[in-house]
Amino acid sequence: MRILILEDSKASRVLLEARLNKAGHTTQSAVNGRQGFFLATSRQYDAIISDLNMPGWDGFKFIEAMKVVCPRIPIIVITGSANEPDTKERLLSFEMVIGVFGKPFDFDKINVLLSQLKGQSNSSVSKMARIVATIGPASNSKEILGKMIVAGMDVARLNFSHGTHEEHGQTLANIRAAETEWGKPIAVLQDLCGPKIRTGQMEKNGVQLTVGKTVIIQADETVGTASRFSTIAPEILIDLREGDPILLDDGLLELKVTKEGAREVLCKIIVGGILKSSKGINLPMTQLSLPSVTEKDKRDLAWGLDHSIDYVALSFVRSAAEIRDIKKIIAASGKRDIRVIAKIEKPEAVEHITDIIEAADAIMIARGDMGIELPAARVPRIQQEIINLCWQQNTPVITATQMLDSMTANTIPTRAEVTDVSVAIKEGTDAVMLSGETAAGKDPVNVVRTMASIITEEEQYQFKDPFENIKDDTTRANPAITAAANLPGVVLTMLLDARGVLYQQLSKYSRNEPNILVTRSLHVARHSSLYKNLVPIIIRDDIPRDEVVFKAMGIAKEWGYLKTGDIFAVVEGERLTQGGIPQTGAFQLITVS
Ligand SMILES: Nc1ncnc2c1ncn2[C@@H]1O[C@H](COP(=O)(O)OP(=O)(O)OP(=O)(O)O)[C@@H](O)[C@H]1O
Ligand SMILES: CC(=O)C(=O)O
Repeated sequence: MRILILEDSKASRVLLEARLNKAGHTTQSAVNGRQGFFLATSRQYDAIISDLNMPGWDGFKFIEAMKVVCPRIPIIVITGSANEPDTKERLLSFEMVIGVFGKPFDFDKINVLLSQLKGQSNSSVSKMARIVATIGPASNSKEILGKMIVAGMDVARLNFSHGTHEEHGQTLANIRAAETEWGKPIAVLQDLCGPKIRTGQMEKNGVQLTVGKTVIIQADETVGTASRFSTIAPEILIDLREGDPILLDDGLLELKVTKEGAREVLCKIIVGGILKSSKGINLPMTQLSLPSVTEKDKRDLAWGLDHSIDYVALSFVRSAAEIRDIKKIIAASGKRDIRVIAKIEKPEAVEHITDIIEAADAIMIARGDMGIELPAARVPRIQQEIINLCWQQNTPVITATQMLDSMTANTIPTRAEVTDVSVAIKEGTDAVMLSGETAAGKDPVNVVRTMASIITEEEQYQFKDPFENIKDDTTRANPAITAAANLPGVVLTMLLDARGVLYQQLSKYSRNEPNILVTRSLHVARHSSLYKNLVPIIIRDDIPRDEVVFKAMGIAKEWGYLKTGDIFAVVEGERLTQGGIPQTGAFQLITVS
């Protein structure tokens, strides 16, 4: 059997390894819970033997984390506290714990227990591509957020189309608490609703719109019925022209304007169904005069600037100028370095995509509204083209919407959804996004775990660089980074990025393996959570450069990214060396000892 041992005492570890190997098992060892978790989730084991009292993550924290990602892996605990009834009872309350033994251990008893186990094929869950999860009522508690982080969430999205500032403030505090508890930097993405037009309040749980009948959309706020309803953006009414189509609830229902009017518009129901409160209204044929950053967006952004937000996403972007405008507002506030994500969902955005990617810090392919604003059949091709362009311009890209939609209600995804996620990974997306599945679904942790397992599976086969055949201009890159990326025999690059200016390039050129970003800044570490192949290590100590490298190497080794004998490249950008030489870039090769 393949057995993972977690034990901080060297003497016990060596003894256990020797006995297990002699009995025909293969073993691997970790010295604490966190290292054990990295190993357990990146390789396949049939069973785990763990100590309880270890530095950093102890046995309980390790078991709790494993319960989230591999709830069926058998764990045997060996502890000096085996005779304390509370401890034993607590351990055995975990279904995965199949035995608790005291120290010194009786190996024969352990071996009997092992011989009763069937060989497992627990799927590993270490992944590179990032998971953005929308947080809502189903997922905003600290406990669920912690489990989602353990299961593989990297970025938490707060959708400002819903909820109050107070609610988002509470959710943010919970995200930050869970982030600290599990020791993984999490980027928080504030999604501004932009000129998203929605229905107003509807009576009961929605109203039935029947094909062929007429319905009025009115400017004055009202509780909607089957014959008239209002919208949160009454200013659209003057833009509507006779014959314009109106799509409701992500295109599920359709109306057609039959009589124009500034205060009310008469429509014929073309496709009927139930219409609920706050559902999206899309007007693909109407020239709208709404501004792309609304007054609500400005108030929401002001809130973001006062809170620990890392990315702000702008909806319904039409041109690069809108991105530059919002960047100006952020810079003028002098408050924090929030990065701007352009959501691509309008035909105008697709048309100006190169300029928008140039202006934005990241891109979201917002397939929900895109599939209404444009023919849905064009979405897959647009998705692939945007992913390619983003790679060319060093910009991380999120593929969003309906990826595991059926899991909002079900415990397993459809095969088509599994394929959708793996295609996006194959195409080279940095991140995949969950919306209602995690905001309002029945089991957000299970959804994140499922998405992580699909990513891991696909990444095992990704030997081929999806961008291999795209022409690229390397003259704008730091030569130290491109050189390190092309060195044979080097397992990864470690970037010392004091000013946080080179990691985008590192992400671009070393696409197929995780690379280490060494930074002093938690903020940079959180930003890097959107790049699929960067692993941030925060080192704040004022120690000489070589000691920084040594310390980072130790951590990378503990986390399973490096092992003894591996060669890795350390890369630096521009700086003045201690000898006063203005250095453009440098790299150094180190063999892990
Ligand atoms: N902060 C929140 N408070 C309450 N409900 C929320 C919150 N965030 C999301 N939800 C619920 O989860 C559902 C799905 O979330 P999602 O972010 O996909 O919103 P959406 O309105 O469907 O889409 P869009 O991205 O176009 O705004 C929402 O329709 C809403 O019911
Ligand atoms: C994410 C989003 O807003 C969309 O897909 O429309």
